[in-house]
Amino acid sequence: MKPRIALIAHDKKKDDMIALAAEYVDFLRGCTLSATGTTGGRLINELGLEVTRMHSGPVGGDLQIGAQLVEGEIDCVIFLRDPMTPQPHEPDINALVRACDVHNIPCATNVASAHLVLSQLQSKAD
Ligand SMILES: O=C(CO)COP(=O)(O)O
Repeated sequence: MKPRIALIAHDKKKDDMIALAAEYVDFLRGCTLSATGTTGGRLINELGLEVTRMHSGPVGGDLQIGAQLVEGEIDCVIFLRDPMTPQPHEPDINALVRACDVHNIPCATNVASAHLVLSQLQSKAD
């Protein structure tokens, strides 16, 4: 089965997400991708990836990804959080990260850990 990956980035981390996804774009084309609204829009427009877009994070997108995950529909979450900027939907962010821990789903919250997760998944797909 194709890896099912959720991609999410806070505003100041979106350029990092695009750069990260560009490095793995061939691998990601072979994955089933979902993303929060604005992140997903950029992945589609700038990299031509096929992405199921949820609502934007602050209006429930993180919760939608969390619900997919709870239903067993997500294998891995790449969530580039901005630790320096308060977010109005902090409870939703915590709920998603908690759901990853509850369901033992890998959750990379910075670029370095995202590289480890994506390179590992990519090597399994080769
Ligand atoms: O806020 C987010 C994650 O908490 C991301 O949402 P967007 O991708 O819609 O900006």
